[in-house]
Amino acid sequence: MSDSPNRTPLTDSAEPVLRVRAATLAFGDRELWRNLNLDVRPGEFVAVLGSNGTGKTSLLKAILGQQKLTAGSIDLLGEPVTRGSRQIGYIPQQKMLEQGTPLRARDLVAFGINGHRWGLPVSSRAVRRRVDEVLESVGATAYATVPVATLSGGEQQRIRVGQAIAGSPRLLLCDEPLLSLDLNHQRQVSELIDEQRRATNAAVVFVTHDVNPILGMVDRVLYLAGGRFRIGTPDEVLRSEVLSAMYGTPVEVIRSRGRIIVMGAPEGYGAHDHLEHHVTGAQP
Ligand SMILES: Nc1ncnc2c1ncn2[C@@H]1O[C@H](COP(=O)(O)OP(=O)(O)OP(=O)(O)O)[C@@H](O)[C@H]1O
Repeated sequence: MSDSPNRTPLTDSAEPVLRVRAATLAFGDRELWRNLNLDVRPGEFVAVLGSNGTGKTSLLKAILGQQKLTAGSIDLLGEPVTRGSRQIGYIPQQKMLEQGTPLRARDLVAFGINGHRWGLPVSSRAVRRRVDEVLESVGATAYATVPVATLSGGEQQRIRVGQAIAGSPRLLLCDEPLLSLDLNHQRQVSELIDEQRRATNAAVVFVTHDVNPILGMVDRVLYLAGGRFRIGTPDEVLRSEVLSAMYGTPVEVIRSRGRIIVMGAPEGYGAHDHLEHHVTGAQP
């Protein structure tokens, strides 16, 4: 999966951008994951997969310093993570902005450079130039000064990517950035993230329910299921025997025309009974 001609060469010697060590997260007596170890190196693209409620977003929050671990540690560039690190670009789960919000694309991208100092003018020429550059790179120049709330979901998502990459972070955390986008926009938004990774050698941690739109970009997969996890290349992890062992029930992984389809994964495994079913591939 990492043999595309455009891939940044990864060397084992590169110091990890992100180092997760013996990390456990529990809420009350419910343990989401235990003893998780993960190093993510510069330029590496890691997909985080798993059913609803397995702790994918919580992992991103822990990396952002917003969620305290029950045990273990998370280091960013060799230092314990702290809230508000400028080294991290974060694309949160997509929410449409409320109509009436006056913020424009330019403002959101500028926040990505200046930090969220609401109300401060985008003053310096250097900031303005960088905002223009980022808007151009995410293809949002045409609607740079339109209130973001009036834009479509796909257009808003481009701007969120712009905001996340504007400060040239060393680590990009993406929480289901393709959710509710059509296939064309899924491709465009995932390519924007991948282009940034290649241009700056940023590491990417990308939470998704469907690995297919990013399969060609992914170096490794972290798969969470019912308190267990597996880490490896997509070929190592996305296999019938591996997922069956994790779920404790027969799960079939089918590869069809370059896509991965997971059949039989229990619904909302590790979470609540009522949660909707998601698979790591398209429904057949
Ligand atoms: N602060 C908290 N206190 C108690 N429980 C929490 C807290 N944060 C998250 N949880 C619970 O932990 C579980 C995992 O949540 P999380 O959002 O990390 O899952 P997820 O894998 O991202 O799910 P989804 O795929 O549905 O987005 C959920 O059941 C959630 O209710």
